[in-house]
Amino acid sequence: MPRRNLIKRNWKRQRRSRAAGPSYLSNVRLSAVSAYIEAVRELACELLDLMAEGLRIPDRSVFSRLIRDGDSDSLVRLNHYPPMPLLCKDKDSSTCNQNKVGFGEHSDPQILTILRSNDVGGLQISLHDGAWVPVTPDPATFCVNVGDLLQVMTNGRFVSVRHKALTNSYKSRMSMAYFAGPPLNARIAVPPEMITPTKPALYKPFTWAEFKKAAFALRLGDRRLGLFRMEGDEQVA
Ligand SMILES: O=C(O)CCC(=O)C(=O)O
Ligand SMILES: [Fe+2]
Repeated sequence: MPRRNLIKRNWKRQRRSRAAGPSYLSNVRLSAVSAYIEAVRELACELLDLMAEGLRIPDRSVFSRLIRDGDSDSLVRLNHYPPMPLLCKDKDSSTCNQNKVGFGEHSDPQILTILRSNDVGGLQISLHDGAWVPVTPDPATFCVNVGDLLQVMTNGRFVSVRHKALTNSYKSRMSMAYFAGPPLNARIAVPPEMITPTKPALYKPFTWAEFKKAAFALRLGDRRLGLFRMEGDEQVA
């Protein structure tokens, strides 16, 4: 479109929004948020279908069905981490020059998280040996976290990732997370195809409401899955 027409069109749009007042603008913002949520939900469902296929589960929508359900308990969280300067009174202190924790160590309790951030780093994930690895920030990329429920439903084949977010000493960090969750009354259990004599079910079935209640009674960093391990299975998560 020629630049002149584009300017005219934008000017017309601005004039219309001014005339329509703040409710026009808030409706535009609201529909942008709804469109974003719909898009990331679709992405989460596609990823879950591919995971089910990769695990050779005949019903490939076994996981995504829980998110497509009209009663799905999914949510979006916006995080803002204001800059936190590195204040160092004692230059020899071991905590000197360390970025402050903005969001403490935890795993996401739902099925899958679709996370994005601005171009300021801070997200770190924990490897099996406990080492923390920074995730390179890229506003054009999604970071996908396996949640606790997916660990249960894949009988431990996919492991919910422990992560935390550090603040930056001079830049503001923003992140936006879509947590794909099932309906509150959904029964969370491993599909029968994934249970074999050598790999029996690791977790007792439970509802998402029961899991949420248990999670809220614990602290952010506590490992909640240990509460649902099969009897006699002494491992913590
Ligand atoms: O800000 C981030 O990158 C992580 C946020 C997060 O882990 C969460 O909201 O659960
Ligand atoms: Fe998280």
